[in-house]
Amino acid sequence: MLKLLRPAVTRVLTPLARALVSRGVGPNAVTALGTLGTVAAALFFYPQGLLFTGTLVITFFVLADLLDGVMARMTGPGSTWGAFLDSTLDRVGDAAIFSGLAVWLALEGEWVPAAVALFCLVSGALVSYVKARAEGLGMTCDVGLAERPERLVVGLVSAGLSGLGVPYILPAGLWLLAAASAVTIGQRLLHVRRQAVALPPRTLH
Ligand SMILES: CCCCCCCC/C=C\CCCCCCCC(=O)OC[C@H](COP(=O)(O)OP(=O)(O)OC[C@H]1O[C@@H](n2ccc(N)nc2=O)[C@H](O)[C@@H]1O)OC(=O)CCCCCCC/C=C\CCCCCCCC
Ligand SMILES: O=P([O-])([O-])O[C@@H]1[C@@H](O)[C@H](O)[C@@H](O)[C@H](O)[C@@H]1O
Ligand SMILES: [Mg+2]
Ligand SMILES: [Mg+2]
Repeated sequence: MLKLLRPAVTRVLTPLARALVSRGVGPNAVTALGTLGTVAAALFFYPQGLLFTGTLVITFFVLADLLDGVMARMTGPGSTWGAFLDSTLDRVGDAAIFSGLAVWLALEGEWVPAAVALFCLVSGALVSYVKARAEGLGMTCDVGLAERPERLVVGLVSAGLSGLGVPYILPAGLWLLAAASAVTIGQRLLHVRRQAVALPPRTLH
């Protein structure tokens, strides 16, 4: 759903992307720096309970994931290594965000929300894995309620609001995300199954 915003976000980020490219900065550097910043911020601020500051800093760095694609499209057709690096490092950033939240919740003795945060981490990774495996087998899997932008928006907004003192918002956001991720896994499995049953049998090696 949020991917509908991609053209608008691309327009906003284009001047920044052009400035970076003209200074010799490549998309892979932005991908790596965005992940480094996300991981450092999530593991530094969240476990201390600095949820609002952490969310602002993470949001800044996570937007690099949009910027790297704009830069790649600007500089050519995009590279296979860049596409691989982008998807792989996204998993690292997501893991840091949800484990940072889980550590904070566990330190507060909020064991159930901490477990839900870990479920969000694992189910989010599984959502992406199903798509990557389907694409590796020559199918498509561009469907689902909670794709990465939705997962990040729900996770970051609920963490940010919790940091501002809104009660119950973080557990509520995590439960919502856990349910939406589970539904998305189901939607993707069905989508892949429909394509897979129509394909000829695979030769096994
Ligand atoms: C000056 C900065 C201004 C910034 C303005 C922007 C404001 C936008 C704010 C929020 C937007 C939220 C909506 C986001 C819509 C996203 C649409 C979308 O589909 O995004 C997908 C992205 C990136 O996905 P991906 O990495 O797959 O795509 P790319 O475009 O990068 O392209 C990949 C291809 O490019 C090639 N390539 C890439 C890299 C590379 N090195 N080499 C390459 O060759 C290759 O071919 C690739 O295949 O989405 C994301 O996942 C990022 C989502 C960002 C979500 C932001 C969440 C923030 C939300 C809330 C925070 C609230 C904080 C405050 C809380 C307090 C509460 C009051
Ligand atoms: O599968 P999903 O996690 O919702 O979303 C995916 C991203 O997380 C991944 O990093 C990107 O490279 C894929 O193209 C896809 O958009
Ligand atoms: Mg990207
Ligand atoms: Mg990405």
